[in-house]
Amino acid sequence: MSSAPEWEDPRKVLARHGLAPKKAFSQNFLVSRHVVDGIVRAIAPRDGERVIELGPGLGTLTGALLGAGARVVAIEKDREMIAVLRAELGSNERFEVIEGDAAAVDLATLAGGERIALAGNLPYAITGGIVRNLCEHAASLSRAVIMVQKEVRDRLIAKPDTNDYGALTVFVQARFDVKPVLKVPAGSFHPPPKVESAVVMLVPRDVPRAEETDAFRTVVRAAFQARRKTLRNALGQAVGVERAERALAAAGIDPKRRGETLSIEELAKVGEAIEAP
Ligand SMILES: C[S@@+](CC[C@H](N)C(=O)[O-])C[C@H]1O[C@@H](n2cnc3c(N)ncnc32)[C@H](O)[C@@H]1O
Repeated sequence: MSSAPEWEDPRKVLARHGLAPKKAFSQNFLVSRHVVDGIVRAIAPRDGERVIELGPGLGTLTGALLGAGARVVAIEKDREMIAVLRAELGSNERFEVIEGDAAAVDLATLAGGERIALAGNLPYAITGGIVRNLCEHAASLSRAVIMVQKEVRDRLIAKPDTNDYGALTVFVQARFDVKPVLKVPAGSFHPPPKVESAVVMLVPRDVPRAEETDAFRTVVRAAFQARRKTLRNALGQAVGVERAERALAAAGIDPKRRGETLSIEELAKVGEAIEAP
């Protein structure tokens, strides 16, 4: 990995183009070199490796990724940002920007049969859509390093039987190993958001801890929708008490346990038992 390029304060780039951050696109630009370097170190692109960047904005992280040797394909929704990116980075043949919605972009097509690296610092309002997109395309990814709200980081890395452990934890950890990378204080952005942030890295597992079948989804939703209920009651409400009792017995799970105490593998076993004829 070669070293990051010279650093220009993103506020200067904004001023040069006569722009201001737009609330409609939740534009909070990274102004901390320490954080940008931390994201690049986590991605650690090989020379010439393709990295998909979601929401590049003014191109601060993009420039650092390019400086580290990556080829960057960036997906940005705001046309004014796209114009800035083309003006600032367009002469770099390793850089390409595509107008699009990061939550809907088809990562498998972009990956073109390879496993690609991904980086993203996007509006927190669409974190759910982004994470769903990453889960659906886990097989097309080698690793993803994303900025999320601190509370979402806590949910992504949570362990069973804790307040943060929930459906999001289970669906993501079923497909990915999740590693915390950096804590990011609000002052690292311009303008500073009202929340604290964190960078996490998602590395797809060779073998998922659970297959995302309809039955698995039903069990997970039931388990966490009524966290204080016993599994017998929570699952009984979703699929009928008799079927729930039968499935829990077949999976060897005590029906008096609460859903939030189950590991991903145990939730998967219940899902399989529910599907069994
Ligand atoms: C929080 S800013 C971060 C910008 C840049 N990555 C940085 O760290 O400075 C989010 C960026 O995502 C863009 N954006 C917002 N919604 C988007 C979407 N649905 N798809 C792609 N880009 C989006 C915004 O225009 C903005 O450039």
